[in-house]
Amino acid sequence: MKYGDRCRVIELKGDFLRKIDNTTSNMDLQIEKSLVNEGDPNIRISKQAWIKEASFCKLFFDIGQKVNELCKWNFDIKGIEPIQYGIYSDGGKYDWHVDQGAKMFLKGGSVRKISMTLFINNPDEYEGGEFDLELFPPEKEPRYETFKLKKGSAIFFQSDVWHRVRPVSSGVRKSLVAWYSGPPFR
Ligand SMILES: O=C(O)CCC(=O)C(=O)O
Ligand SMILES: [Fe+2]
Repeated sequence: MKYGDRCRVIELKGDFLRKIDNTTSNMDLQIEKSLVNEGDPNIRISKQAWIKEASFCKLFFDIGQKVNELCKWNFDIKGIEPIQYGIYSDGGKYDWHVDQGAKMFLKGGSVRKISMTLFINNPDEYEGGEFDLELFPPEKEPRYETFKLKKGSAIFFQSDVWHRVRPVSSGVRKSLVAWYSGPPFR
């Protein structure tokens, strides 16, 4: 049984946002092509880098825990994966998927419970690239809500909710993604 909303938008401010700007602009990021979904290479067209710095991940961990309480999800969250820095240029996209799945146990048997995507550049820097989250029942058309948020806004959602990034048709869309995990549901 789950309680409350399945997603929550939070605006990040001040020092946190500055730290994000510094980290993403100064770090020597190893941009790599997406390795996930090798079975269907077309599901995702983007480049990724991973931010592993403990203090950086801790900032995201703490805010995720706050959202977990605020939304009354009360998931048992024990860890956070390295933060994914995603870059979607012209034609970049990520089709419908969920971040949690039967084959997606992490080291130690944990599962993803909360996902977060943070918009780290402004919507006027790219066309397309909307983030859709399937929040509504089958009779609703469309079943999803569309988000194209300003820089510094993050959307937190339960990791079993379907979502996608629509194709970018010009410019570059940049995001940070975090996954919060804990012991399997019982
Ligand atoms: O880049 C985004 O906003 C979302 C990416 C995503 O859904 C994922 O990496 O699982
Ligand atoms: Fe995802």
